[in-house]
Amino acid sequence: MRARKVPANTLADLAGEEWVDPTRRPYVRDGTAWVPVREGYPADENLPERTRYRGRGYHLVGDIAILHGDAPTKDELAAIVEHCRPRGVIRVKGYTGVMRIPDVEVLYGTAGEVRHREQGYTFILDPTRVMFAQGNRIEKARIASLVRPGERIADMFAGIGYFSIPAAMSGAQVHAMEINPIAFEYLQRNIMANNLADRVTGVLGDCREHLSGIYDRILMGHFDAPSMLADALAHVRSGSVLHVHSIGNATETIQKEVAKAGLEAAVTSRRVKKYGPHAWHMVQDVTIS
Ligand SMILES: C[S@@+](CC[C@H](N)C(=O)[O-])C[C@H]1O[C@@H](n2cnc3c(N)ncnc32)[C@H](O)[C@@H]1O
Repeated sequence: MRARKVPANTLADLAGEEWVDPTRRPYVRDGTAWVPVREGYPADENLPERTRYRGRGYHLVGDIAILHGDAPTKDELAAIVEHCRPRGVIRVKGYTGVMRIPDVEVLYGTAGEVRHREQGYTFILDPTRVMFAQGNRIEKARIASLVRPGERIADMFAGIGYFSIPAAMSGAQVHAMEINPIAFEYLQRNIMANNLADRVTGVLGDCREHLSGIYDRILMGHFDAPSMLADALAHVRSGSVLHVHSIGNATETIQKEVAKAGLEAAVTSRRVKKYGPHAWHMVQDVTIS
C-alpha cells in the first residue's frame, strides 16, 4: 500500500484531502498513521499489503492484545502475534469483586502498563491490574456526544476515566469517584495526560459517600448500579439524566426506585454489548421529569 506517514491525531483533518484514498483504511500505530495515497500523488512509503485477518477476536490496548473467553489454540495465538505484533498477549479469564479486578493469564511476551489512544483520548493503564472495557467504545462516544459544555456530571464508578475523560473533553465539569486505589491512580494520571485538571475532580472512595449537590448527568457504569440508584436520585433535578448500566433490561427496577424517591422519569434501554450466551450489557437512560 502506498502511504503517507502523519501524526495520528491529524487524521480527522485529512478527510476530504485529494491525495487520500478513501477506499482504504489508514494503518495506525503508536500515535502514527499511514494514510493510503491515491494513484498519481506522491507517497512516503510503500507498505507491504496486509492479509485479511480472520482469526480469533481480540482487542489491542496500547501494544497488548487482550483476549476474553476460552484459552486460544497455539495457532490462534500465533496468528494474533503475526497480525498485530504486540508486546504481549493476555487472556482475561474474568473480573472479581466490586472493583472488577481482572484475573489475567499472560500468553505471550510481557504485559504491564500501556498508553492507549482511542477516539482522540489517551488512557494510561495496566490491563493486568485494572479493567478496560473496549467493548464500550460506542457507548463512550455516545456519552461524549450527549454532553453539553458546562454540564455538571457525576461519574460514580470512574475506573481509569473511561467515561470521565470523554465527558470532560466535551466540556463538562466532572466529579469522578473511584473506590479502587490502583484505578484511581490511573484516573489521576489520565486527567493529567489529557490536560483536564480544570474539568475533572477525582475522589478516592465510595461514591455513595461522596456524591454532593445536584448533577445534570450521572454516569453509573457498574453492573450493580441499579442497587445504588437511591443514592444517585438524591442528587438530581427535573431534566437530570442518569445512565444506568446493568446486565439485562433494568427498566422495571429503575422505575420502582424512581417512584420510591418520589420522582418520575422516562426510561429508555439500549444494548451496549453481548455479555455471555444469553445476556446483554445494557444501559438505561433515565430522564427525570
Ligand atoms: C466495571 S468498572 C467500570 C468502569 C467504567 N465506568 C466503565 O464502564 O468502563 C467499575 C468501577 O467502579 C469502581 N467501584 C465499584 N464500587 C464503587 C463504589 N461504591 N464507589 C466508587 N467506585 C466503585 C470499581 O473499582 C471499578 O473501577
